[in-house]
Amino acid sequence: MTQAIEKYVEESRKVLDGLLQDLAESLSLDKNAFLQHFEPEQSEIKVRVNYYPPCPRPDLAIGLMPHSDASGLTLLLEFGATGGLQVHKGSDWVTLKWPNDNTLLVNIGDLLEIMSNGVLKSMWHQVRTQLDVERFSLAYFYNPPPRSAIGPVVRGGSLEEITYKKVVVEDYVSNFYKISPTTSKEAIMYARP
Ligand SMILES: O=C(O)CCC(=O)C(=O)O
Ligand SMILES: [Fe+2]
Repeated sequence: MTQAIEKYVEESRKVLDGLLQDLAESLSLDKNAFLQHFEPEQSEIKVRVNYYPPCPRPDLAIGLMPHSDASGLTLLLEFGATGGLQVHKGSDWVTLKWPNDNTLLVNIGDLLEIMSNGVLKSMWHQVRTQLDVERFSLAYFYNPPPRSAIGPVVRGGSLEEITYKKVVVEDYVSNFYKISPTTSKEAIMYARP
């Protein structure tokens, strides 16, 4: 089990590093503009297994409260069953359909929203419980080193208006958990000038 998780962490990291490069390029930034903050030896990876047991009253019990992730990127895998994960779109909660157990879902986290100066938005999401349905998910949180400072990555004037300021990753994360749960993306206000 430990070996399988270690292998998963290692392989997933390559996928996420590639995605960080693609995202930077899609914003006309240097391809390593985000990735350079995720130092291989010190960047932080946390893996959490979520278990949602069947629930006789899904109308009364939530699986995971609405939140954004205090991460750079989050890689999600679900197994056992589909359904449950909802994203907030407009004023509605939309249930995500996972095509199959081999599908990976990538979430933008608050730290990447800050680094992209708000161009990439972290997702507000929640997990509903389901009647007679047992579900597991694996959430992989990929962060820059806890003691590093991150802020908007500005290159060649492509991101002109600075909306966010520099924050130390571990300070951001500790404030995030101190004020959670919140009813909106309040934690990210910590990174507003
Ligand atoms: O269970 C899921 O699909 C999502 C889990 C999640 O949002 C989290 O662990 O932060
Ligand atoms: Fe999440």
